[in-house]
Amino acid sequence: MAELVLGVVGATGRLGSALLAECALSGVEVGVTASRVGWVAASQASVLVDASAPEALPDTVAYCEKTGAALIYCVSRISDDARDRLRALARDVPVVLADNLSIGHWLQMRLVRSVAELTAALPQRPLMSVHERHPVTKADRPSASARSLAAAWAESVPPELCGETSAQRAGQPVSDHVVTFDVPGMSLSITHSVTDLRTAAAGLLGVAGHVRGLVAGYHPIFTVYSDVYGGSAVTRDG
Ligand SMILES: NC(=O)C1=CN([C@@H]2O[C@H](COP(=O)(O)OP(=O)(O)OC[C@H]3O[C@@H](n4cnc5c(N)ncnc54)[C@H](O)[C@@H]3O)[C@@H](O)[C@H]2O)C=CC1
Ligand SMILES: O=C(O)C1=N[C@H](C(=O)O)C[C@H](O)C1
Repeated sequence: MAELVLGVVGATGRLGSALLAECALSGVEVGVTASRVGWVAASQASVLVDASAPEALPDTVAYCEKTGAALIYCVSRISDDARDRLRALARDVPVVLADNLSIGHWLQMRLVRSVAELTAALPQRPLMSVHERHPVTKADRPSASARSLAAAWAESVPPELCGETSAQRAGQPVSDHVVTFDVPGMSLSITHSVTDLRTAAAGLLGVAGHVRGLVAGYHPIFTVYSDVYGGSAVTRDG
């Protein structure tokens, strides 16, 4: 297979620039960059990462359709229309939906599913709530990660055990996600904090080669990390 060549839409943003820095460190070629001011293509990308904004989606989809590049879609606000477009694109190329690229999020998702499994036979199962915090600059709420955590719990418990999801806009970069399991007299919390988006960029580069070799289809980043790093993958299509 030819060398991995990455394309980054949103290259001047927080996540995009962390990705470019990580590519430079690890010697990954970046063939395409795009931002609000336009697209620059030096060579053809085999994997396009969209870390921009919902408005960029038509250009992103057009690029992948034209070149056959796999897509890693990181934008956290996905409308129903955008989801339909991504699903249509997934008929032709691999589309990875990356709600949160940090490996810590993958671990937290797995822990939520483990708690669901471990508490299945308890006389009283816990109620799980989710709290997310991002700086005031984050446009949407609740975060994509918070929605995934709540959905992972909702897969295997009745609705009355699915508590609230709360969102706070304050504090330092980058994010905190706390899941709390409550039964009367006891609570258990699992916190995932990200302080530097380099961790997200490194997570993506760790699996970009694998993504390039995936079959066309819709692949949640959770499944991609499970494929690469092991353990049983519970598939959910985000
Ligand atoms: N999956 C993950 O782990 C992460 C996801 N995100 C998500 O990624 C997205 C970007 O986040 P940030 O880097 O914080 O944003 P940012 O505001 O720092 O950067 C946005 C980038 O997108 C570009 N852009 C905006 N509209 C565009 C268009 N129509 N065409 C091409 N480029 C366009 C801007 O020029 C800029 O380069 C957000 O949806 C955020 O929630 C952010 C961090 C981690
Ligand atoms: O906008 C961000 O910053 C982030 N967004 C993602 C989300 O919505 O979950 C991932 C991470 O929380 C950073």
